Amino acid sequence: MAKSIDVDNLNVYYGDFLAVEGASINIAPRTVTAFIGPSGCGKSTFLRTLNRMHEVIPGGRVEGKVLLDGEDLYGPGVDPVNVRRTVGMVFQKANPFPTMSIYDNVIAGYKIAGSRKNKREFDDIVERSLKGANLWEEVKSRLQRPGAGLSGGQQQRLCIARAIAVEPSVLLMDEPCSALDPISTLAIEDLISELKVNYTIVIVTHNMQQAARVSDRTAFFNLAGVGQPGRMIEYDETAKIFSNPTQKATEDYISGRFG
Ligand SMILES: Nc1ncnc2c1ncn2[C@@H]1O[C@H](COP(=O)(O)OP(=O)(O)OP(=O)(O)O)[C@@H](O)[C@H]1O
Repeated sequence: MAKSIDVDNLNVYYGDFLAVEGASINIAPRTVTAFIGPSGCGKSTFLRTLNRMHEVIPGGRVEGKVLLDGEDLYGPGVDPVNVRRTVGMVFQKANPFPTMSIYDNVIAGYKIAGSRKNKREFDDIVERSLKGANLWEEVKSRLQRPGAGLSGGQQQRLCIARAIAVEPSVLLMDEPCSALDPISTLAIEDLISELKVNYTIVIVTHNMQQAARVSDRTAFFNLAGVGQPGRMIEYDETAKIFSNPTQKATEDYISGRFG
């Protein structure tokens, strides 16, 4: 199910503004990759190009290719809605549909697509997805209660359940723990380690310990100055990035000298 991601020399724009320049990366299936770097260097922007969410923003466009298992996401005839189904996303702030029940939140992707699955099939998807997100035991007796009534950490796991319900190949996570307490953060980190058995995961994080804990490989992004495009400076095994980076800018950043 998990797929590889290969990006070659991607430029990412907001209108005339070049936000990320010349980014290239090869991500193997069933791995966790962390994007780190100072604010405004384009981590979230680049992440959103991996499922064509970037072009939803007015003026958002890319130059270059993003290959998923060798197939160009930006190729002619590729449906962006299908891309976003294959490459799911979890955001910084948990965003369950507030008026929907826990149950309906999990199957929202199917309902929106007008799926004709029967109740039994939906029940199975809900149970499997909530178990996959380590939330089932906490909510199985109140599936018809509103998703918005859960704690922040539970809401974020509900969003992960919603994302995996449609069986994506890749999960993109944009600072998924930044609004969570340390216990909920650890629960999400454990979950990420479990999910990587089935998915390719890319996570943006400002928390270096988190990057070191959860990721196999880390990409460091940087910015030459205000108004300049962000660049991917270094991409390597996480252990190497945090112990013996090649670039001085990476070392300065991870040792807290700037950023
Ligand atoms: N919707 C937008 N329209 C125009 N410019 C944008 C938009 N979103 C981001 N940018 C610009 O693109 C650049 C990269 O922003 P981005 O949010 O990707 O950085 P980041 O590394 O994720 O930052 P942070 O760590 O603070 O979240 C910044 O200069 C930012 O101002």
